[in-house]
Amino acid sequence: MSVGKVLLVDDDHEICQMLSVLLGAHGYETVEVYDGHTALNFIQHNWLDAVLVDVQIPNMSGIELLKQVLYEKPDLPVIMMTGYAGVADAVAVMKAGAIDYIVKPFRHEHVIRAIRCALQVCRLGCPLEGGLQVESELHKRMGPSQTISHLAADVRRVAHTDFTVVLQGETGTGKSLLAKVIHEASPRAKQPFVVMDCGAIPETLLESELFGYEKGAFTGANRYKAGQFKLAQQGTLFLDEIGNMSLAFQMKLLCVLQEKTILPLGGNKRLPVDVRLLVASNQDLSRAVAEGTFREDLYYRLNEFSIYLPALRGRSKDILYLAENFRIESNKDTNKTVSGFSKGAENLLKNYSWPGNVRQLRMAVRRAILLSDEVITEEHIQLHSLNSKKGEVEIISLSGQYEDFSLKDIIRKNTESVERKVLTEVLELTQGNKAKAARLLQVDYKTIHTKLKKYGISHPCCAVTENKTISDIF
Ligand SMILES: Nc1ncnc2c1ncn2[C@@H]1O[C@H](COP(=O)(O)OP(=O)(O)OP(=O)(O)O)[C@@H](O)[C@H]1O
Repeated sequence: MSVGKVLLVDDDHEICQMLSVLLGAHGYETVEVYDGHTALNFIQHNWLDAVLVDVQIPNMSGIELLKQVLYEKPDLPVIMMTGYAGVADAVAVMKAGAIDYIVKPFRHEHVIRAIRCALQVCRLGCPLEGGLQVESELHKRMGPSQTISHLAADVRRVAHTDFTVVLQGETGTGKSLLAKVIHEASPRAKQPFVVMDCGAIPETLLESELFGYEKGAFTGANRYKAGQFKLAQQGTLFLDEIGNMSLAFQMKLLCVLQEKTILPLGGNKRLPVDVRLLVASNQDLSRAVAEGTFREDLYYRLNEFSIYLPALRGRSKDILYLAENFRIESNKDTNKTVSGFSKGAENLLKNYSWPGNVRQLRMAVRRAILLSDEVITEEHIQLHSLNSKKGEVEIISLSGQYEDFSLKDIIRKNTESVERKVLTEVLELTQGNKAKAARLLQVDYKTIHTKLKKYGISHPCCAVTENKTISDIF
């Protein structure tokens, strides 16, 4: 993980390269640009920790760029580079709002000191355990928008505590990713981070998975097996899809949380556990409590702090930022050199409702990379079965949200081929997680299972869970 991301702006390519090598050696990530307009565009659409700008750059002066940056991003520290002959510039740049300046030719230690100080000044007020700068890290991973800054403020507030946190938000908004960031920013950062998807594990296996089992606990248990609580000892346990647990199992979890001990299956001695718990759900847990499917006492025990992850729709800056990241990632994965998005494609991405959120955006960009050779245009972005096209089911127009329509409605309105298409798409969205797919379509697990079998639909990830025997899972 880099210690900070710095934009270098100078039309002298050699200086940029030298700075990249120098800063890279001190753990910084750098991006080089050679003129004012490109720099401004980059700053508007990306998260950065600092900018290093020469006073003389093509198509606008360094000071003009500085002023624009201060207007757009007042908290972003800008360090100016001036020549010997232009020491008078130094006074001007400081007056204009630069956080520091360095004079060319510069000594390496001066550059590093200036960057370090700039970052410290701007990060003051948010010191974190574990060395992770939450705000910077979240912007880097989730996008440059104000919404992410608010999210970072919540994470900063709770990360250093041992509070249990409930992460709620639509599917694919990044709840798992956020759980990892909370762990990384906590005093437990160097201890294990263990993830358990309660939606992917059959209820009958939950107990042994979470609490472990003793040798001889059941046929085939020929050795002791530690559960996820034990594996997360002194670290963090992230329980995804907590709303999926039966009421009976919720009671067992409540006991563990109250007593801070676990009882492995077949064991007769409770073992102490020291684990920080994070849980996630894409259902509204308070509604589940009202409906009687989630225990109220467990809800209050878990809900020491809650964070709501915003949906992707409407966050146009984040959409384009993430799409760009996924373009770079997919280019690498496929050995392609697709250079960017056309204006039309950008508009399509910004205006789509993204019911599957970041997960869906990532898949759409990956597909587009496969279909495109130079630039991604609207034609390459396939939102087909989730979008309304002539003759196809208008899933989005039904409500704009996956959760709000049921498979029954779709069946009534459409043919079997549409049903097949919807199932394939939802299974892809949930990365083969059938329990999640069932919830999204508001049908029970058995129905999904039967339908998938009927249409012969499978997903690579399904095969893994499907073919698992008890001993595989253990
Ligand atoms: N900020 C992000 N950057 C890169 N990929 C992301 C980001 N957020 C989400 N993803 C992608 O979307 C997928 C879903 O993310 P994640 O599992 O964190 O979401 P979630 O809210 O927990 O979803 P669910 O409720 O369906 O479990 C991930 O596999 C990842 O590929």
